[in-house]
Amino acid sequence: MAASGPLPLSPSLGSCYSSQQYQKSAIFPLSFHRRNLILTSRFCRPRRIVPCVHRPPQRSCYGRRAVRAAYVSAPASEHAAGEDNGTGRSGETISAAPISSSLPVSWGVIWPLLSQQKLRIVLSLASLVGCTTCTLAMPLFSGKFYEVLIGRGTGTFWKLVSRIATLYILEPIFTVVFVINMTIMWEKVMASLRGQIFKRMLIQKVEFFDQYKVGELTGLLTSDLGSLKEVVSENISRDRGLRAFSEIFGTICILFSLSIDLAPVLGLLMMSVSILVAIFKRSTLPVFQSHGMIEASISGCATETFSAIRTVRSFAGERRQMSMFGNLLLAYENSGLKLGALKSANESLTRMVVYISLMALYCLGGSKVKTGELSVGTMTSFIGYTFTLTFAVQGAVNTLGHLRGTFAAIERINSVLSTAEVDEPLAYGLEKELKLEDLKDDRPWFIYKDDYSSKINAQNKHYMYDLRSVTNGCSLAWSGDICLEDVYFSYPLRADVEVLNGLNLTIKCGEVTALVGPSGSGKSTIVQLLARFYEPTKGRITVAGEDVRTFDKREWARAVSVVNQEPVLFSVSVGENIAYGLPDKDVSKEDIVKAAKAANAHDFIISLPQGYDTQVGERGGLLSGGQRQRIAIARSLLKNAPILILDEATSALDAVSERLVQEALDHLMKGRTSLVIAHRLSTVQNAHQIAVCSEGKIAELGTHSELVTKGGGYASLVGAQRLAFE
Ligand SMILES: Nc1ncnc2c1ncn2[C@@H]1O[C@H](COP(=O)(O)OP(=O)(O)OP(=O)(O)O)[C@@H](O)[C@H]1O
Repeated sequence: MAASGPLPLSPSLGSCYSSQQYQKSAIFPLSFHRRNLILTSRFCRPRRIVPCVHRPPQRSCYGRRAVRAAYVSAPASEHAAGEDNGTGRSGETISAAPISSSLPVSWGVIWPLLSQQKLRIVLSLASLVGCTTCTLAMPLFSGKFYEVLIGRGTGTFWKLVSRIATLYILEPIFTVVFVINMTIMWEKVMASLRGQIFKRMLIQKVEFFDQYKVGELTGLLTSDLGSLKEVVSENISRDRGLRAFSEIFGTICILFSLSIDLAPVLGLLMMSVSILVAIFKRSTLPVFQSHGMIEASISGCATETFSAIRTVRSFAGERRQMSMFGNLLLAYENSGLKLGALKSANESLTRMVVYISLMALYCLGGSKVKTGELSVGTMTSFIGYTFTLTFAVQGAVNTLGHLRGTFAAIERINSVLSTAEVDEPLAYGLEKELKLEDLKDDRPWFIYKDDYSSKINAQNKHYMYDLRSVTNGCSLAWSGDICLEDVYFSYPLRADVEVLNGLNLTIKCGEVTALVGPSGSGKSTIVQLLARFYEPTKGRITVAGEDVRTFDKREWARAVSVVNQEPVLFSVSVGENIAYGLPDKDVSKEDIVKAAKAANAHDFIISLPQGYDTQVGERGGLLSGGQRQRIAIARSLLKNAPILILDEATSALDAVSERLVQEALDHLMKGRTSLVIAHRLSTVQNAHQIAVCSEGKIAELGTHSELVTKGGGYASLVGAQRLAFE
């Protein structure tokens, strides 16, 4: 069979739909499902999924060429035992140690990003010194000003005023330079960090997405990383963050240089405030955490309600949703009140300490002024510094409080991602492509490059050359059968339940194989394995005799196209959804129209208000099921993959839509290796072969007439459907 498909691409014309265009306009539906507090504790102790190791290459007992060094993931137990996989196969032990799981947010990750901004760091620090010096010089000049007013000072009045004016001009200038540089530097660091974490999530194994809810993951990217971003954005004003700490340090130094007697009074103030801060920190930590968790639950409840609005409506569930939301609001209110009470107690305590210190200063300092030991100017400066110190200490307390929340957020991100397992055959494929590709300037390059990815590359370098087969996955798939050889499988999150038990099936090249069987027998699981969302626990899947695990997953993804019952469209235009068939290419409008015509979708698309530019809504909700299905088929036509999997692709459609979609599918199946799953047996009776799946195995295999004649499980299924029809 030729490697070319029925839909060759024509050169890009003026009007095209690109992945960049798609990225710009895509508004991904985000849902947030942190429903209760227990969920957040899951963040801290994520469930350990079955660990992954790279299994050695295997020699086939079926007499085919052995894979030299397959890139294989399998459960640790199997690897550790060093045994064959139950099929009599064994192999040389070329394996790579798992990539050490590094923390996604750590100083080791942030520092390389910061070090790209050296000039800005220097500018920020220089301007910080500048504005702090100006701020700290002000009380000193106020003291001198009073001295001059009462006729005891040295300089002239106007000279002093002009110096004070210079300070007032310089301080805001330094502040602007400081704020601008800090902001730009941190924005760049955060953009890179967020991009890296998004990428790291994207390359996790599929079970990672089974384990965590979408809302939990988006929460890490938005609110938790947002908290890290605020470390700078919320702490660059005066009396916050670095400025507060530098003012505290500078003030104490100046006070000691002004009067060694009075400085300890303010030192006492500092000590008292610090102790109070420590007590505050300890006492508010649980309240602070639970407040944050309830806030996340509120968001999760609202997201879940609105994303399932049709289900809520159809069950008249509004009252229940309102009551759930209301209970969360009450809990939020209660924790907010507790938090407020603790904050106000701390605030008053801090003020009381300041007032006590000021009183001590008035008494002690005042008496020293009276006896002539201290000048009025110095006393005035001391009062000014007391306020500077007060505000700076309070700002520092706020910053520390904020940092506490940030550390909790970082801990959440790290605990989720550092224990999760990267899908290495996917990560490797991605890195390889990015390396080959000339990343253009206009691309957000920082999202592609990170330290973790280079680790993946370095790790895999020594044996990745073996990963390549003689030819690429797609061309093999155009010409060879696909075999599931003694495949065993259990889902990682339910490792004790064996869904497939030694399943054998050959899907013939260029032919249609139908998969039927009772619900729960494992049909969709076979699809997931063929698409390599998961890997078999035992056994293997081959294409033209080659273990599919020898292809990186991006390469394999181009060989397989899946159309299922509920195709997911992105909330962009119809044209962009079809163009997603080739997500990394600029697809011409001509090709999109061609694919749409072949998928019986063109007529309805041009009748839409903006034709191919019509927005399809969230998950394609503004289109009918049949229309969504035909767009998905057009997308697959454009993708032009040699292997096609139709998982109940027409089961949700009415008779008219089904006919249109079936015609489109017939077109799509032409010349491809197709696996069709259907409950309605009438849709598969013309398949070249029908496999009956039962209890994780293929129980019967043959053509429709052979199986009916055989009088086994298939024949009774046919009989049952006939009866139901009559
Ligand atoms: N992600 C998952 N994690 C854990 N178990 C799963 C997962 N997906 C499916 N299962 C379980 O695997 C078994 C087989 O499911 P599968 O979806 O393959 O059946 P099926 O034959 O396609 O059923 P149907 O015809 O109803 O779609 C079921 O018991 C199901 O509960």
